[in-house]
Amino acid sequence: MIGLSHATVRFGARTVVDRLSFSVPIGRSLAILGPNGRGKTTALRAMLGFQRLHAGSRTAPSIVGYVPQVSVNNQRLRAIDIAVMGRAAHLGLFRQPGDEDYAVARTALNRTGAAGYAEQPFDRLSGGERQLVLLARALATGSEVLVLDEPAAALDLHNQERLLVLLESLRQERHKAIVFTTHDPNHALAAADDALLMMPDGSALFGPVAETVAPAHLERLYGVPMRTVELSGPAGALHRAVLPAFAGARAG
Ligand SMILES: Nc1ncnc2c1ncn2[C@@H]1O[C@H](COP(=O)(O)OP(=O)(O)OP(=O)(O)O)[C@@H](O)[C@H]1O
Repeated sequence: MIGLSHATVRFGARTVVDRLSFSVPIGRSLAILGPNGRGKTTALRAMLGFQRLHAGSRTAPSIVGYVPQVSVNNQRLRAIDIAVMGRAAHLGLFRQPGDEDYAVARTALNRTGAAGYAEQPFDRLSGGERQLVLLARALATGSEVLVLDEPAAALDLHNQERLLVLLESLRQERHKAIVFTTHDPNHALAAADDALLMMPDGSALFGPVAETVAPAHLERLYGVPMRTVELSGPAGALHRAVLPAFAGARAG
């Protein structure tokens, strides 16, 4: 289980997270949505203990698979070396990763679609490729909790689909608690049980995606008119999607 209880974070006079409560048990996935600068990353960092709480409390296990939004790496490490770092918590202080750790890391790179550049220097990879390697590092921890900060941000449409299929398969296995932030409400519909909408007025709405990821709430969230559409998915079945009313306006 991971979450916050009545958590408050302030930067100077500004309250960015205001008495926020939510919890994600093992077996459930939560998508966090909100406008730029609203406090999504701050809430994740607070949950993980990287950001001091002014009030309230947090719950998190000692090992979490975490993919931060921005990662800078100046060392000439290969992608596989980055992925195997996920094993660090399982190693003693001076123990080097062994064959088994590399096998776990390679399986994780396979799962995220990054196996093809396992041997390449991480700092020469594109932003999207790095994202998939960092996701593999998070999986390689074997933690029952994954926290992903905008995992789709740098990904092309093919890799967004790959990510969503991966998140959805992890969700259906029900072995992990998963928290991810996103700017695309359809990613919440595709891969989350619940959504937390961090509203611009400082309030928050938490609940099942079927109730929260709906045009009326999203209009309040983003200040943009939203519409529900029905689309046939890859297997032909109809899926609900939400789009801003400006989508395709010129083409229409
Ligand atoms: N260490 C800090 N000191 C001062 N202000 C900070 C600090 N960290 C974040 N902030 C501010 O807190 C606000 C929330 O930032 P945060 O990164 O949590 O937003 P976000 O919802 O994740 O945004 P985005 O969608 O743009 O990634 C921003 O205005 C940011 O400038």
